[in-house]
Amino acid sequence: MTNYWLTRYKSLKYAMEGISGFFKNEVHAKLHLILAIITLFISICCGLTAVEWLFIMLAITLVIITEMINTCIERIMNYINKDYNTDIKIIKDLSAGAVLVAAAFACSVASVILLPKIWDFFVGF
Ligand SMILES: Nc1ncnc2c1ncn2[C@@H]1O[C@H](COP(=O)(O)OP(=O)(O)OP(=O)(O)O)[C@@H](O)[C@H]1O
Repeated sequence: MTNYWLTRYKSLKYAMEGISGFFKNEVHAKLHLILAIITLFISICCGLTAVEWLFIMLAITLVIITEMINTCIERIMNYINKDYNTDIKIIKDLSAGAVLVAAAFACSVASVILLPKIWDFFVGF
């Protein structure tokens, strides 16, 4: 393997370690993963169109990415300063707010795409 491809392989390996560590060690990550799996299962059962799939995948990806960045920011802040600091409060709250915005988007997507199909399924019986 050339030096270039070895470096690329190592970068990919470290990124995968970051992702697996995130889902293993972070409580919120596990919750998001369980909700994502449930959403994907319901989506498969409902039979979505390509555009609907794109929105569902976008919503899941946004929540997971924002939670990963939020976790990074929390860790950096805890590393920098463990004592109470008003700037750290603003930074952590903003970062948590980003996850909330992504989660609200995910709920809207699920309500628009999945709820009518689930409703039709039960009313159809
Ligand atoms: N050093 C600090 N200075 C000021 N406020 C802080 C500080 N650390 C935490 N906070 C406040 O407490 C809240 C919770 O912080 P914390 O770091 O425990 O995150 P969390 O949302 O509980 O995430 P997790 O459960 O993953 O640790 C922050 O959003 C912030 O409002």
